[in-house]
Order: sequence, then C-alpha cells, then structure tokens
Amino acid sequence: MLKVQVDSFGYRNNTILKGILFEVPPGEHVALMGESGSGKSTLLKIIYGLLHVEDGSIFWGDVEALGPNFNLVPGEPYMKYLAQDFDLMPFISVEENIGQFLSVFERETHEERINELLDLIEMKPYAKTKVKYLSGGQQQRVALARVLAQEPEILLLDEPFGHIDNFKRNVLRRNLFQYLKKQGITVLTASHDPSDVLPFAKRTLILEQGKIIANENTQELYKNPPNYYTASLFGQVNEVPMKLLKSYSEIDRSVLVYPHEFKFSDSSGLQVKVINSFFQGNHYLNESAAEDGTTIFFNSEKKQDAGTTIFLNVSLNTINRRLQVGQKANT
Ligand SMILES: Nc1ncnc2c1ncn2[C@@H]1O[C@H](COP(=O)(O)OP(=O)(O)OP(=O)(O)O)[C@@H](O)[C@H]1O
Repeated sequence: MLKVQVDSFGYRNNTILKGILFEVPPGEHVALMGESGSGKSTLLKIIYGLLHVEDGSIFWGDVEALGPNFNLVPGEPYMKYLAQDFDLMPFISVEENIGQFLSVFERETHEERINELLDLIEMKPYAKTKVKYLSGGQQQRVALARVLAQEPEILLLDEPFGHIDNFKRNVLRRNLFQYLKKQGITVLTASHDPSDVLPFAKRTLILEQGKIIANENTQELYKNPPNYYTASLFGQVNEVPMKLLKSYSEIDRSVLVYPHEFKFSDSSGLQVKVINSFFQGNHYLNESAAEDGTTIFFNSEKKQDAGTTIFLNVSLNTINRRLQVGQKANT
C-alpha cells in the first residue's frame, strides 16, 4: 500500500498543498485530476522524493520514503517518476537510452527486453536514431520506455501523453495501461485529459487549490460528481437551476447535467434558444440560452440552426441522483 500524507507543503511561504491523505493499494491505477496549478506535479514530486515535506510522510508498505534531505540521489529505487520534461540522453540512440537502465545481471535478455519496450511505445524503426533527432512526442515515448525498463513497483506519471498526437496517443494509452496492469505496477497518473482517466483508472482523486475534494471510484465520480468543478474536469457540463425544470420549480437549487443527458421534447421541458452548433465528429455540441439567460450546452445528432427554440428534458432518475449527491457534498 502506498500511503501519502502531506499536512501542508508550500514553496517559500506560499502554501500549495493542504491536508492530503490517501492510499493506493498495490497494483491499482489511481488518477489525479485537477485544474492547472492545483498542485498535481508538486504532489507527485513529493511522493517521488524530489521535494522535502516537513509535515507529512510517504510510506510504501512499511518502508518510509525519506525525501531529498536524506537521499543523496533523489528518488526511491522501487518508484519511478515520468516528469513533464523527459530527462533523456540526447547524444545516444533510442535503444541505448532504454538499455542504460536494464539490469547488468541480465545481459542476455537485454535485446529481447528492449524490443518488447520498443514495441510497446511503437518506436522500433527508431531504435538506432539518436534521441536529439526525435520529435517531442517521440522523446516522451522513449522516456516512458526508459522508466519501464527500470521495472518499478510504483510509477508516477505526470501528463504522460501531453506531447503525443491523438493518432498515437490512443494506441499508446491502451498498450501502456494494459501493460502496467499485467505487470501489477501501482500507478498514479496526473492528467487533465479524461480519456487518460475514465477507461483506465480505478479511482480518481480530485485536487482543487491543493486539497483533495474527492477520492472515489472513477465511474461513480463521473456519474455522480459532487460539484461543478469535478464534473467540468471530465468535460462540458451544465449547472441547471432547478426552477428551469418545470416539475421542480419549487426547489431553489441547481443540478449538474452533462450535454448528452438532455433528451429532446416537442413541447415541454427546459426551453432554450440555440446560439451555436459545434461539429464534434459523431454529434453536435450546441450552445443555447434558457429563458432566464442561463447558458445550456446539449448534444444533438444534427446541426441546430441559430435562433431555433428547443425543449429539453432530463430523466427523473438523473435529477434525483444528482440532487442526492449534491446534498451529500454540501453536508
Ligand atoms: N518551483 C516552484 N517554485 C514556486 N512555486 C511553484 C514551483 N513549482 C510550482 N509552483 C507553483 O505551485 C502551484 C502548483 O503547481 P503544480 O505544477 O504542482 O500544479 P499542476 O496542478 O501540476 O499544474 P499543471 O497541470 O499546469 O502542470 C502553482 O501555483 C505553481 O505556480
């Protein structure tokens, strides 16, 4: 079990993290989401031992990670951290960069292992290429193979696909996360991108201004987000005043509704006027205004013309569930 406790951490006098306490069971994949500047990278750096934390402790089982004030070389042998900058050796080849970290006691299996990792990151054709000639995305993939070569028990990933284009990103995500699961590696991934998180992370931690405001099963968190901030990390979301949903007009609260959760109705429900219709590939995302001026985003199969009046409905089930979660979050 990875146990993380950071009561307080700041750069100089500026407090960045407060009251952080969570555990990650061995072999589990946990995501860390939060807006830019919420403290994700800082938290990963503390766990890895790059930053010293006065008030708190990091344990892997019974072993305490002591941090930079105690370790001559930062980091712990059982843990690897893939930072946003890649820390590669530019003047040697891709395979040499990866091979550098393979155990000297297993020389006869080096070639096989390098090939396995090159396959995983889809970089076989570049095995002999010097790293300085690679693109940013290619370098990020090599950096990933390099940390995997070290066979960590815990892997900390900071925006692991930030430099990789969509075309490669989808394959790499699947390859990498399946590989990590198969190897039983404990993973903590900081990411802005819900596609890195929703299909792969069992649990998700939400960081807001240095505090963990949610620590939940990922699917539950998506279906029943405790607040607007959490839901908006997963994509576009509406905070709909209940008074706009006719049958609930007495309730003076709002409810979170994702754009795909609205159904069209001929004559009743939430009345909106279309402002813009944005093509999204397999659907349109429409920006509209309700009668009181509230902006509402909803999905549709077809493009909607600006100025069209539409009635939208949300299932009672969804509304009731969200109201309950909202109530829990407020108590
Ligand atoms: N070395 C540093 N010295 C002083 N302040 C720092 C330092 N590194 C980060 N910060 C500040 O700490 C806060 C948290 O930064 P951090 O990089 O941890 O956020 P993040 O959630 O990882 O952001 P992003 O998603 O943009 O990478 C920010 O306000 C940032 O400006």
